This record gives sequence, C-alpha cells and structure tokens, in this order.
Amino acid sequence: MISFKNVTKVYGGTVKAVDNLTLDLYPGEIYGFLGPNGAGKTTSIKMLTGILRQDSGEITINGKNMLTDPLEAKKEFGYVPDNPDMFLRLKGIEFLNFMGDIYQVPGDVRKERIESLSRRFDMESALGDSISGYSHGMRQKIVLMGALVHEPSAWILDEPMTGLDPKSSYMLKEMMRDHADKGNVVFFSTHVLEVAEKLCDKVGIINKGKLMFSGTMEELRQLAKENESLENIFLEMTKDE
Ligand SMILES: Nc1ncnc2c1ncn2[C@@H]1O[C@H](COP(=O)(O)OP(=O)(O)OP(=O)(O)O)[C@@H](O)[C@H]1O
Repeated sequence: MISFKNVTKVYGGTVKAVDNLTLDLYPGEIYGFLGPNGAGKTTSIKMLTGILRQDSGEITINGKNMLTDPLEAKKEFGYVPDNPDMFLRLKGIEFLNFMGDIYQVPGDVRKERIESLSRRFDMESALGDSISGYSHGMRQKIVLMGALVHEPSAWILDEPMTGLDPKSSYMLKEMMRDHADKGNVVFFSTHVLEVAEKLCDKVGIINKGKLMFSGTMEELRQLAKENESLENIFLEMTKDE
C-alpha cells in the first residue's frame, strides 16, 4: 500500500506544487494520476520515490516511511522517471546488471529475468549496444526493464507509455494488469485520458497541486452530467478559474 498523508511541497517559497495531498493506494489497484501540465504529478512522484523531500506530511510504501526509513522504503518499488535519458554511456546489459547489483539480485535469477524482459520488450539484440545510440522508446524500455529487475512490489511509473511503440505499450499495459492482479500497487501518471479510462481501477485528478478527485472510473463517470464525456469532466476539473 502507498499512502500520502497531508503532503505539501513548495518550490522557492512561492510555488505550491503539491498542496496537502492525502491519498491511499491499495494492493491490486492500477491507479492513474491525471492532470494537465504543471499540475504536480511529477513532484508527487518524486517525493514518493525519495528524490524530493516534502515540506510537510508523511509518505509510506508498504508501511515503510520514505523520510525516516528510506533504504527499506526504496526496496519496495520500481520507478520509471518521465525522462529516460540516463546512464547513456553504459550498454543496455551493463545498465541492467548495475540495477541488479544495486538491488542485490543473485546472478542466475537476474539472468533469467533479464532474458524474459528482453524478450517481452523486443530488446534482445540491443542489449550489447550503448544506451546513447538507443531511440527514445528503447531508452524508455531499458529503464523500465531496469526498474523491474528486482521484481518490486509497487510500480511507480511517470508517463510510462510516452514514446513506446504500440506493441511495447500493449505489453506494458498487460504487465501492469498482471502485476496488480497479483496483489500489488501500480501507480502511474498520464496526460492521456483514454489510457486511464481503459487501464485503471482508480484515478486521481490533480490540478494546481490539489487533488480534485480520487475514486473509481465508475464514480468519475457518475459525476458527469448526462451525455458529457470524460474529457469534459477532466477539462471542467482542471480549468483555470
Ligand atoms: N524544480 C522546480 N523548481 C521550481 N518550480 C518547479 C520545479 N519543478 C516543478 N516546478 C513547478 O511545480 C509545479 C508542478 O510541476 P510538476 O512537474 O510536478 O507538474 P506535472 O503535473 O508533472 O507536469 P507535466 O505533466 O508537465 O510533467 C509547476 O508549476 C512547475 O512549474
């Protein structure tokens, strides 16, 4: 379970990027975090993963507190950031082994997982190449594979479908469903309403740092007036006053 309790983050003393966020994500759920540009999605995810420190409030992952017990909390999740341009000097396989080392995944298990992930994402022939030569989508895939090498309980994915080709995107969605169905939390951000609509058990809509809605897709639809599209609800909740 992932829990945000009254979490606030202010940049430079003025920009309230996340405003008193309280949100619980339960095992078995795919939770989509929706919001327009600058809404506070990435800031929330960076606090959740320990990259940024919140100004107030508490974040726990499977009961482990990110501020007071960061090493244990970080073992609980795999994280894919919104920008996959990292470790460019490494070859794909070196990066995956590096991630395996960090999370202390034993050699034989690691080999099996890397083979299986490479097959799923069509990356077998690219593992020996330097990441600097990868396309955006291939970088996205290698970062995703690295995040999954230790088979984390929670998946935290910032805009994971961006740049993936249809087959990889389909594969990832299947994997997300499968992982949640095994009793894990999958938390991801997206701008794309249709993705959220098809994939998520629950969604949260954030705007200007404030959580405007959190609930099931069905509850979201019920909020809509008759004949109003989900897009209209989304626009209504995120419009500028
Ligand atoms: N390092 C920073 N310093 C100052 N302000 C920042 C910083 N990072 C983000 N912000 C501001 O905080 C707010 C939330 O940004 P954030 O990146 O969390 O939004 P987002 O929902 O992820 O947006 P996008 O969908 O465009 O990625 C925005 O007003 C943004 O300009």
